[in-house]
Amino acid sequence: MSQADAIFKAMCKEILEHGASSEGEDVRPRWEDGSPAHTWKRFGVVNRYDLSREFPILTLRGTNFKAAIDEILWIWQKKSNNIHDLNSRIWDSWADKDGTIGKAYGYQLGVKHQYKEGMFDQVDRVLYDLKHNPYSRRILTNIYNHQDLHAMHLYPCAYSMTFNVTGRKLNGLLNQRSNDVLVANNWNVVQYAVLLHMFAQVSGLEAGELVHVIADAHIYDRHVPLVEELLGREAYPAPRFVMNPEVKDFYSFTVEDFSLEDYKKGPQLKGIPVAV
Ligand SMILES: Nc1nc(=O)c2c([nH]1)NC[C@@H]1CN(c3ccc(C(=O)N[C@@H](CCC(=O)O)C(=O)O)cc3)CN21
Ligand SMILES: O=c1ccn([C@H]2C[C@H](O)[C@@H](COP(=O)(O)O)O2)c(=O)[nH]1
Repeated sequence: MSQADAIFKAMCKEILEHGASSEGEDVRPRWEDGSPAHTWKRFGVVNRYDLSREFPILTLRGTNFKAAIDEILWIWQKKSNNIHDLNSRIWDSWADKDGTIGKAYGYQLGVKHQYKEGMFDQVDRVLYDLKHNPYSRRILTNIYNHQDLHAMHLYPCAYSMTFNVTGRKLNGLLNQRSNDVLVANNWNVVQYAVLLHMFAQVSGLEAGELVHVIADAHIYDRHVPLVEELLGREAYPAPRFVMNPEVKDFYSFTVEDFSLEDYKKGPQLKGIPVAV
């Protein structure tokens, strides 16, 4: 069983056995038929993945590795908020007629700020600090910008990433306020694991630990039978993660620079409903 499977199973059991239901409360998200999308949730979940040991992808069912990388590059490298720059349909329900999701995610990472050394956006500031001052304890991004929340179609969920170097290893701490455990938990973990690998390689470091801090880790009511099915499944060893070692500039990575070897996984769950 991969490290990611073990963590995922333990978290789901914890939510289903000891979580709280939102039934009877006023909730925002809706199912396609208009009914409220209630959840079982656990507050304050912390998961640690040792990336130097193995790549944290689920084998109970497949996570779409390429689509997840495409979205993380859309946010962190293209710094785009327009679904026309994205190769999947996962943001379609939140886009306006021009295809934008408002001043969220990529938009925030592209905003330039004044620092002592000049103007940088948050991504370039991280790359600069990892190069010039890797032992700094001030290397982090934060896209939960209250000034612009009114102009975001969905408030950022994974909103802050802290980078911290120990020896030659680059560790990361992802802060997430809300996580749809079935649809996007492993999706987000895979994305930030790949991001950490990319930042490590272009900074002459190795990927260390990814710590995922989730405020509200929830399973939607209509996902409960699907999660129960996953909990009963067999898991496999983690695949091998391969990244093109030639790429030394963060902005040169493409989805084709990444692959997984021997990714053995359970069958895909068909038609998982996504609450909007
Ligand atoms: N309720 C909810 N859950 C989410 O996870 C979520 C939102 N809303 N709103 C915005 C984004 C969109 N996200 C999504 C939405 C769908 C998939 C999804 O269906 N993933 C499929 C593969 C998709 C593909 O192949 O194109 C998967 O199997 O992982 C992933 C992330 C994450 N976010
Ligand atoms: O990267 C993402 C983006 C979104 N989500 C999930 C978490 C929630 O289920 C919804 C957002 O609804 P809120 O009411 O704004 O919390 O989207 C995710 O897990 N990962």
